[in-house]
Amino acid sequence: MKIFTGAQIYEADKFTIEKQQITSDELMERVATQIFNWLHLRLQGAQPKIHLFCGIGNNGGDGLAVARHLQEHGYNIEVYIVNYNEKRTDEFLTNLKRLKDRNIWPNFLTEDNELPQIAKEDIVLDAIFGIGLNRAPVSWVAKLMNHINNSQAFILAVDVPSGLFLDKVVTDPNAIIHANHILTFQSPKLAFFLPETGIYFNQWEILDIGIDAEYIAKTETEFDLVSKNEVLQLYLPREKFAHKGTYGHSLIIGGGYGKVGATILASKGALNSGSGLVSAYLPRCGYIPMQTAMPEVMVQTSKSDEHITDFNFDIKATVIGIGPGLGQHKETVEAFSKFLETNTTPLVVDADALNILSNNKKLLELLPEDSVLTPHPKELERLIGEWSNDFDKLEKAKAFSGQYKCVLVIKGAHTITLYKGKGFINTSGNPGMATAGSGDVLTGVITGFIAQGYSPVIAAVFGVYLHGSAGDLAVESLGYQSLTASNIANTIGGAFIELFRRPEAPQAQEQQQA
Ligand SMILES: NC(=O)C1=CN([C@@H]2O[C@H](COP(=O)(O)OP(=O)(O)OC[C@H]3O[C@@H](n4cnc5c(N)ncnc54)[C@H](OP(=O)(O)O)[C@@H]3O)[C@@H](O)[C@H]2O)[C@@H](O)CC1
Ligand SMILES: Nc1ncnc2c1ncn2[C@@H]1O[C@H](COP(=O)(O)OP(=O)(O)O)[C@@H](O)[C@H]1O
Ligand SMILES: [K+]
Repeated sequence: MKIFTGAQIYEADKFTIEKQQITSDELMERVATQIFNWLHLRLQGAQPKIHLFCGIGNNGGDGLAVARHLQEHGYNIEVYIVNYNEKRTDEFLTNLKRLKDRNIWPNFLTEDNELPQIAKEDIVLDAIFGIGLNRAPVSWVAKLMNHINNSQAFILAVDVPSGLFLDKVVTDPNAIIHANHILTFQSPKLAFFLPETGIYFNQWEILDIGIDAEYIAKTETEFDLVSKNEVLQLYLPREKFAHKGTYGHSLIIGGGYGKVGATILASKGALNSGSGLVSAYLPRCGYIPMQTAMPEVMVQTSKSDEHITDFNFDIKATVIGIGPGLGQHKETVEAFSKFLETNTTPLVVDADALNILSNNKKLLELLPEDSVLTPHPKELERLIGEWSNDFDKLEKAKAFSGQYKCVLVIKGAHTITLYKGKGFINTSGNPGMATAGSGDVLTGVITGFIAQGYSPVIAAVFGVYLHGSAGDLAVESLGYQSLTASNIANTIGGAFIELFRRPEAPQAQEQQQA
């Protein structure tokens, strides 16, 4: 799914209005009807107090239009105009007049008003600012926002939580609505997925307001959201007459004394994601553990007992996943550097292999084109340097992936894969995956996908999704705290099956009940 910028959303709006020959007011009415339906479906006429806080722009206009629908259906509403600006949009004024025509008189809030009482059983509709926010709210508005946040009422944000910028971070955590749920229009917003800006809400949902399909199809975006629908289109089916050679040979390189487990997890990731063959290259101390844990994996060892000292293996790999448990022993660094000088096999680079590259930036130039790098936040910082905020991080990361012609996978709650200036934001996964070794499994999964013939960028995007989806499935029976990297690796098969599971048709359920 495409993630539009603020400018693109306004453009989409305009395009739709012209093409569908509707007015801006009619578009707002679509929005309001959808929000009303959302609420009505859940409330079914129940009478909690609904406080609607409306700004003076079109986000406020949406709020006022929702107020009218709620009133017409007998809901218990209180409407406030947060009067932070003398300017009013036409749509705001139109909807204010419609309310007044129905004898609903909003409370005009200014700096001098007392803060309204909100009980924790109440509902708040947040329509103070939408995507038009372009500077921090003034202090009395921030105070009101803070008051709403502290009310413990359920907060439903219209389009975005008021106070959220689309392209920069919020500096005052009190000057933004902490929403329970966001109903956003047509396209999710980039700020929803970044650690510094995504913390201000629990859930988001898209309302389809009928933005013109032609505009959506023709408009290129910098970021796309990756869910099941997107990865399903990337899936390469297993062929009837295939043999193990058809699906490539993954080689996992890493491991050191006390860290052999990392390579076992990565090998499991590669095997379970479909690699035809998997080999591992380890120091000698890894031989027995690997052979015991993974009978399917072929093993060769480096000369030393405790760490890799040379890259003299006799394995014709389709792709190499390197780094898990590798360590940074001087001999390992030297051997890795020498290996890079002649290597032409595609690489997936993780963990200490990344740290070695960070300490010797010249080595980055030796990476084969389209190598996949999978840093966690600390490894990313070592690679690209410090960033001032999440938006700056994305810019720097994008420049890095362009400079070294690599696929850069920024791991996190929403892992972002960057390639040729475009970002793919993952939607699967959960906090249970913040556990030792889960990144090693991912290295294996991406390696396994490349082995099977997926291009490196698709292997990264698909692999990240599938890895997260395995975590989501496994957490259902294990819970967040007990989820381990081994569980994730063992559930990859389940995640493949889940890809093709269709949601049950509600109609069939009804028939069964009847
Ligand atoms: N296709 C869609 O997506 C549709 C979108 N719709 C809705 O429209 C919303 C966008 O509406 P909007 O452009 O009128 O902006 P909104 O956020 O209401 O802000 C109002 C104005 O406040 C101002 N301002 C900014 N910061 C400020 C500050 N700190 N303190 C004081 N003032 C400040 C700034 O004006 P300025 O003073 O800078 O000239 C700004 O214009 C969108 O989120 C969605 O809800 C739907 O109805 C239709 C379909
Ligand atoms: N809160 C979270 N939500 C979703 N996924 C997460 C979360 N925390 C971590 N992950 C995922 O778990 C993996 C952790 O990788 P990493 O930090 O390299 O672990 P390790 O080094 O122990 O293998 C990444 O794929 C990351 O995206
Ligand atoms: K809002």
